[in-house]
Amino acid sequence: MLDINHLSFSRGNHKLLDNVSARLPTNQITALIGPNGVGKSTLIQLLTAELLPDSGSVINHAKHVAVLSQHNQLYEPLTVRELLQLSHAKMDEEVINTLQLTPLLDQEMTDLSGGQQQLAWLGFVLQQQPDLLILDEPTTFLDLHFQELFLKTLQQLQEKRQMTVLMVLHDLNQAFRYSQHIWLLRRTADLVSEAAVLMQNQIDLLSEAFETPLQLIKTPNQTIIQPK
Ligand SMILES: Nc1ncnc2c1ncn2[C@@H]1O[C@H](COP(=O)(O)OP(=O)(O)OP(=O)(O)O)[C@@H](O)[C@H]1O
Repeated sequence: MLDINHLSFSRGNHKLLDNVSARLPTNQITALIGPNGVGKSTLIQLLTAELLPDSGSVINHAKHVAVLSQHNQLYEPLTVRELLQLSHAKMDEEVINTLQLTPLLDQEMTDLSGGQQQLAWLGFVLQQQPDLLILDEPTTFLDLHFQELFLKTLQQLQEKRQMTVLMVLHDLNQAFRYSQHIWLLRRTADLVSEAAVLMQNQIDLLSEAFETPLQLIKTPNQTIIQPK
């Protein structure tokens, strides 16, 4: 679906990516994680051809790529229905029902809470029926309720529709819970690609990458990552 081959990119004399190669797992959710300023958004811009690499290439076999960022701007007042119809005239009932948008369809976007607006924007990109969906910190401004709702509904629709999803997340527990695969971008300008299975060797890797001692806490139902 998407291959990165020997990609290098610098901003000024700051090397963000140094000869990075990786294959994005098809029909799975991959979480892109890494410390602030390491180059996650830059990598997304390289994947979507908003930026050109210094060397190397991105081979994108997707038929339809949709991108959602943390801040999405409207250039004219629109209701939720109008926003959804902008992306595709035929309303996708499954998307609308899963995202619980039905009661909001005739409301102005500007009258909605931040969490409701972000769900409407998720509807906007899903209406385009992408086979590759890229999300850059989509839950950053949402409270816990909307973060969980957003990620759960995204996961449900990804499973049903077999989309390939790459999303930048800052919350490591959410990254491991809602993805099958992890891409860790490090300050050494390389990318570590791993299955999202929490194990001690991953915690050591993450502690080093985030320059924060982390530990695994096992509860009867789940394993979580916490600072030591
Ligand atoms: N348009 C730009 N022009 C010059 N430098 C930039 C630009 N955008 C980002 N940078 C720099 O590139 C580096 C990587 O930024 P980027 O936004 O890709 O990191 P990030 O991992 O997404 O960060 P965060 O987690 O804080 O969102 C940073 O040092 C940033 O200051």
